[in-house]
This record gives sequence, structure tokens and C-alpha cells, in this order.
Amino acid sequence: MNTVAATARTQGAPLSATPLLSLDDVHAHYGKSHVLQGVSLQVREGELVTLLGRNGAGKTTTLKAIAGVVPATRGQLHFGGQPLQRMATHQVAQRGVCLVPEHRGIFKLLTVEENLLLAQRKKSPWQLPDVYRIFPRLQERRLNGGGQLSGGEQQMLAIGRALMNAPRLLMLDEPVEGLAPVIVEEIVAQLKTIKAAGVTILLVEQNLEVCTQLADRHYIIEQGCIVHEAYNAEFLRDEAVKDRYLGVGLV
Ligand SMILES: Nc1ncnc2c1ncn2[C@@H]1O[C@H](COP(=O)(O)OP(=O)(O)OP(=O)(O)O)[C@@H](O)[C@H]1O
Repeated sequence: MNTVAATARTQGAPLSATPLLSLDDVHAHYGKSHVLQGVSLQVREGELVTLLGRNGAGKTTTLKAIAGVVPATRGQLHFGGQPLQRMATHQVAQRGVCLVPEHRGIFKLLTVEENLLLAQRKKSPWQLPDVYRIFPRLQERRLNGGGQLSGGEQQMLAIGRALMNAPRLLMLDEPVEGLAPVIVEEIVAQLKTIKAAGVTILLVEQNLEVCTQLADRHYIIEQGCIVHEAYNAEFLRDEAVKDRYLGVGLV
């Protein structure tokens, strides 16, 4: 039994609950390069799960395979019990899978508010006032162009846009990379609020302190395969795992 299953049993967690997202032996290629070599993971409704690993391990490619940007060449992907493979990106998005990519993908020539309204879905539980409540900086800068924002503000706008799109699963690729510590703290607090509102989150992030402040569970990927999974409390104690797979200790 793996560590997560064992802990879940002792905690009495409902192992039979159908996960919101499930990947089973997923492979993906870039041309002849076999990048994902059998990724299996699950994310349950309301969880915040991280995907950790060294540079080039396959984290971004896993997110892209889920979003339908990179085709899965083998294996099964299910979301809400429905198969995702061979679906176009827009069909995956319509089901509520929302990827905030590393480059953020905001419109630099549109204002903050225009960026948000463009992403709005009529039935989204997240309307402008909700997004502004979480990100007061965006409200302050609502008439500024996307290109005039700082890196942190652009990241907040990218997450705000994703919320307006009514995500059932929010996937974030390195949301705090390159940001000043004070802004990182702000974004961590905002992500805690979004998680508390019930949004399921799959997070790729190199900053382990951020990951362990937010996550319920972690997966570690190495050379396109999941090599370890653990609940947060167990992961925090396990210096050997952090050294072995990530080459870092928590400060
Ligand atoms: N468009 C592409 N074409 C060819 N190879 C790619 C492409 N994108 C990524 N790769 C390669 O696929 C492998 C996995 O890349 P991926 O971006 O998924 O890794 P990662 O774990 O997210 O790492 P990083 O933290 O450096 O972004 C790497 O060897 C990378 O060089």
C-alpha cells in the first residue's frame, strides 16, 4: 500500500470516493522525445494537490496533457468521471478545467477589468466583485492596462481570469516564480481563500515553502513518472524524500 493510501486508511478517508481528476498511466511525446512515461495521479474534489519535481521532470507537460494542449499518447485521463483524452482544449475548458500557464496569458493592451470580463462565464459563481474582494489590488488597478501591471499583479489577474471562467479544477503553473517574498505571501493568502471557497487546485510550484503552506497532498514526478506521493504532514517530516527527489531542504 502506498503512503497516501495507508494514511488515508488510518484517517478513515473515503478511498472509494470518485476523484474529480484521475490520470492512469499517461504518456506524452514531443516528437520522438518520450516525456511522460506513465503518470498516474488523482485529485479529489476540494483538494489542493501539488506536482513537484526537478526542472524538466514533466510537470508542465502533465498540466498540458490534462488541459488537452499536449495529446496523451497512451493511458487514461478522467475528469468528473468522463474521459478527457482526444478532447480539444476548448472542450476540456468547457468542462471546467482551467490552466493558468507560467506565462500568464493576459491581454496586455486591455485593461484589468476588460481582461476579467472577457473571461466571464454567465453562470460562474465568481463575478467581478468576488474577484475584487480576493484581489483588492486588481480593483485599485481596474482601469490600468494589463501590460502596466507588476509581475505579481499580472499573476493575480491571471488567477482572477481563471476564476471568472468558473473552474472546477484550477491548475497553476509556477504562480509565484520570480516574485518578491511580500507578494508571494499575498498570493499564498489569496490561494488559501480560493481553496476555502471549495475550488479544487492542482499546483506546480518550485517554492516548497509555498507548497507546504497550501497543500493537502503532494506528488513527485521524475523523468515523466510519479515516484512518490504523500500527505503534507508526512512530506514535511521527510527530509530524505526532499533531498532525494528535489535536492532541497525546507528553510
Ligand atoms: N515544446 C517542447 N518541445 C520539445 N521538448 C519539450 C517541449 N516542452 C518541454 N520539452 C521537454 O520536455 C521535458 C519536460 O518538460 P516540462 O516543461 O514538462 O518540465 P517541467 O518539469 O515543467 O520543468 P520546468 O520546471 O523546467 O518547466 C523537458 O526535457 C523539456 O525540455
